[in-house]
Amino acid sequence: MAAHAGGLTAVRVSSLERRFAAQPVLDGLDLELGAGEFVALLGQSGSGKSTLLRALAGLDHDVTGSGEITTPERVSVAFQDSRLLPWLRVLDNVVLGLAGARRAGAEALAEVGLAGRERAWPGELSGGEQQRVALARSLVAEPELLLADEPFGALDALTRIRMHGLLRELYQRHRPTVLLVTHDVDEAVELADRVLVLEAGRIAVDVRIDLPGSRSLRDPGFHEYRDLLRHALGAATTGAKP
Ligand SMILES: Nc1ncnc2c1ncn2[C@@H]1O[C@H](COP(=O)(O)OP(=O)(O)OP(=O)(O)O)[C@@H](O)[C@H]1O
Repeated sequence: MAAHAGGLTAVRVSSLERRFAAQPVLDGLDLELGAGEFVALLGQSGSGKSTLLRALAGLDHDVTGSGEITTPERVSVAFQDSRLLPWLRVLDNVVLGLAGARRAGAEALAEVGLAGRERAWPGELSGGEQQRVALARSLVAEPELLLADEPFGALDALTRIRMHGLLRELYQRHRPTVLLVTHDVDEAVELADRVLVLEAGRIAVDVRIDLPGSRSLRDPGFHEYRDLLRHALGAATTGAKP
């Protein structure tokens, strides 16, 4: 596995194992994420991406392995569905469980472009707006590690593009370590500085994306990474070597 680009390590996982009904889903997985890295995780459906994320979030107590899972203290998780509580107003959703954070909550809402919507009910917001509230909620705790499980998967193409810009902007401002699970190779290449492919229970591919900050599909380098990763994913389906 390629080493991360120097600096401090935010996440360290060694020999992680997770079985469901005796079937290994994570099978001796090793992983290191550098502090402040933006990393995307690709893999076939059912390859164990969400399982890995849940383990890192401390939501799965049945993972085993010879090593440890080390993560920073402040970890936030964002899911595909925004998981807002419909009976709480937007600002109350953002600061849920965080005493004395109303001002920070309002600032986080302003950061995601929702100033003035603090008192709205989640049901009054569009899907993209709900997902922005969820992002504000993830950020208000000032996470050192942001785990995102296909946060844009349910959004239309245009909203998704806008959310990419927003996430990248928020990342540059706050610099958490990010692990973004996605099915979308283009999303991975556009957003991440490093892309991993999960296959057969381990990180099978680990690629550093050496492209400028503002990335475009028109850039030939973009296509090279896209082809490489698509090939790696295709090989994971057929069992062929990339
Ligand atoms: N609680 C569970 N009980 C039984 N099997 C499970 C459970 N959670 C996950 N699995 C199995 O583990 C495998 C990996 O699931 P996981 O959700 O991690 O995959 P994924 O890569 O995130 O998939 P997708 O891209 O489709 O969301 C699947 O075969 C799934 O059926």
